[in-house]
Amino acid sequence: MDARSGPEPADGSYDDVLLEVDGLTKHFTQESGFLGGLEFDPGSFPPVSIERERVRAVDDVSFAVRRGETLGLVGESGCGKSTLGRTILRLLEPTDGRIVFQGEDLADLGGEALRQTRSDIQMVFQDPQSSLDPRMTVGQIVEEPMWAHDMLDDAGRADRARWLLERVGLEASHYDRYPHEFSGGQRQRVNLARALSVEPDFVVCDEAVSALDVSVQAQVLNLMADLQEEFGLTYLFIAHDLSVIRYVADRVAVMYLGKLVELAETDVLFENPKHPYTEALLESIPVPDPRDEGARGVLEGEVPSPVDPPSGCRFRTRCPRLIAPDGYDLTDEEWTQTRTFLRAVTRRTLEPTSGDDIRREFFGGDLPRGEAGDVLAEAIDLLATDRDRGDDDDREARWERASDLLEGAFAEQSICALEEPAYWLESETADDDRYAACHLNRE
Ligand SMILES: Nc1ncnc2c1ncn2[C@@H]1O[C@H](COP(=O)(O)OP(=O)(O)OP(=O)(O)O)[C@@H](O)[C@H]1O
Repeated sequence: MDARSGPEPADGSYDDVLLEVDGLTKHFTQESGFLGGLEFDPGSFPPVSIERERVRAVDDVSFAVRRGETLGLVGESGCGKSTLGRTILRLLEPTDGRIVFQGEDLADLGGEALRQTRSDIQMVFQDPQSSLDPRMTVGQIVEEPMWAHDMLDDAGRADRARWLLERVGLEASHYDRYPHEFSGGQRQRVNLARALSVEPDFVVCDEAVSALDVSVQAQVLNLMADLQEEFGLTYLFIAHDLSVIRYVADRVAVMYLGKLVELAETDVLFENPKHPYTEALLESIPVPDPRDEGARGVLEGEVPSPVDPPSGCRFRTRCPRLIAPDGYDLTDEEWTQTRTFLRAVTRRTLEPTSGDDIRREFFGGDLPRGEAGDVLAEAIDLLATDRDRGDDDDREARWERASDLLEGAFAEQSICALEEPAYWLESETADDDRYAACHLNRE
């Protein structure tokens, strides 16, 4: 095992790498909220300026995609998956980092070379309804990228479009029809034909089957696998649905709040996740029983704002396995209790009750001894309903104080808050390395 600044191939190179992203970063600047974003600035006229905030959608992400593989990219909504995909396609300009495709840094390419590379990388989007222009015939839609890349003559483009329609399971005669005449699954087939028209090597599929019924999803996924073989394609397959990812991906990259948190072969990742976020995602896979309540919901709370992400490990504020800070003499059981209490206070899931009840509920009656116990006693004192505090008893302020006290004494002192994790691990299978950005993997 070995810790480095970010995920790179263990031996520094993969012979079969098609695409490599290295330290890729995409930040958006946007005006902060209404009024809250106005700042008094005596040096300007009018003396008010608009504060701009930085959305850290993708932050220092590195990985390689191997020729011919399907790399799945998962994570909850808002974790930066689409932004990453769009930045790789250069639909968005990277803030920092490199994108190396077939050995060439895209930033160094200009003119014809960039145009050529643009046709080598194509994207298939989620919603076949809105990504197909209703005024264009299917033939025009499939031919459009060929036009843009000056490929073939009129007759050649028409022939190729008809041929591609058959390859994706439609008919050549559909060439003159309009998108509204097709079902969702058929429209996604048109989208695939369109992406393939310019002979790409690499296709970024962004939630390509999410809008389709499950039975249709399977058909389109099988078609994509057939096309991959036939055309020698490499896929980056973005999806929030882990069952889809398990079905299609050779390896899986997991993103959380702009960071890559785990990367491993699909079976290895599903059977033995090395990041608590991956674990939580796997445990939240909805059980396919219609009477079931759906997701089991082990992921507490929401993804924090990418404007001001947590320090260290970005998942630490939701992590059920936050590591005990150094400096306290706590047993494993005491730390588990302390962490559960910390969560209940910061999440406000604790029911207001007496100090004794809180002690009983979270600590079996006895607080840990020493400094940790003192902090816990002070926090419980702030929260307990049986304490007489006189007239200026402000419940809200006391919650805040208790929460800040616990965060400052425990969460902020954990290695999870103090250091950004990045670990390469030996895979149990084959010769493949795996990456996990969690300090539980330190030696
Ligand atoms: N143009 C933009 N300006 C400002 N913020 C943006 C912009 N585009 C995306 N974001 C923000 O960047 C973060 C990542 O968004 P992104 O769409 O990449 O996530 P995602 O994982 O693909 O989620 P989803 O599955 O919902 O699309 C989000 O917080 C989003 O609000």
